[in-house]
Amino acid sequence: MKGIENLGKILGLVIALFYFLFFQGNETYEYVFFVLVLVTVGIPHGAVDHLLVSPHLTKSKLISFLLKYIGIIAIYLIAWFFLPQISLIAFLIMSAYHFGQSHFIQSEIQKLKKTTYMLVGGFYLSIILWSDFSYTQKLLSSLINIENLESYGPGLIFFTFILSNILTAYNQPSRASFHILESVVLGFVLYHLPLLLGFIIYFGFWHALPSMNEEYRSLKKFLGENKRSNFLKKLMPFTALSLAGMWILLMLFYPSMTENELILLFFILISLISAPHIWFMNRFLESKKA
Ligand SMILES: CC1=C(/C=C/C(C)=C/C=C/C(C)=C/C=C/C=C(C)/C=C/C=C(C)/C=C/C2=C(C)CCCC2(C)C)C(C)(C)CCC1
Repeated sequence: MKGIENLGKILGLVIALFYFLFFQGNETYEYVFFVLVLVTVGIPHGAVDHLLVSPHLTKSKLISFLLKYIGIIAIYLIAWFFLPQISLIAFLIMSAYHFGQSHFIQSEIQKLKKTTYMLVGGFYLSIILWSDFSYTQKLLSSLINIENLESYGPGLIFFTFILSNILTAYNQPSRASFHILESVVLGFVLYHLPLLLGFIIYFGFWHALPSMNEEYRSLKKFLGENKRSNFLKKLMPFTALSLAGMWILLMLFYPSMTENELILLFFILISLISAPHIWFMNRFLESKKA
């Protein structure tokens, strides 16, 4: 299944190439791929979190898992309500760690592991957010004014690029040139894409698909004869539930919010399901390496 990961990355680059060649400035192209990648890999990659705890969950273990999962969502929701700016910063820090971690799913980092994850994820996230800074600023305007952060972008990108590559090279000398090449090529592509398209290509093909591939690999022996179709079936219930929940909430707020506010609300909803997912995924990935 390593092939599917590479295929996904090639597909991501092809979507970007088509944007540069034929669809520059076309918002429909951007939204269509945003929704497609989100629905097919983005959301589903979190939908088997319960099976990562244990592939054969008893009823009581499932209930305890659900209580923890929904409990984390509820606490984070309250935090968004009362401390929105701190919740945003927490979301960015968690995301940087989580994205960085997925670059090392199949390899081990020995020295300064968490710092390496943070710097790798921080590099890609800062490229995405600063590449189209005025739009990022607009989307966040109902929450926070980030106008005076614009000038920090180039420094942050440079700093995270250099340090993440030094740490990666120190930990994995044989893969150093691959990581440098990947960060230069992918960084260049993401920097030139509009915000939402850059985000979804990175999120879908460099994060969600490799994570899902790892989930499949570890659940494979419990999936019976038709492994792939059984895996897809297992992804369905919580994917459908999450999509339906987000859709209903967005539709409820649709009449009273602007387009940018709805996009921000969408990211807040994503942050809510991502918080427990990051926690469970971290336990799953790190316990495999221990
Ligand atoms: C199991 C379960 C479930 C499901 C789950 C799921 C399905 C999950 C998923 C998960 C996921 C799916 C995750 C994700 C993650 C993501 C992330 C981590 C992201 C990040 C992002 C960011 C960071 C952003 C940023 C930005 C932009 C881009 C623009 C605007 C501005 C801002 C800054 C916001 C439920 C709940 C039903 C129930 C219980 C159990």
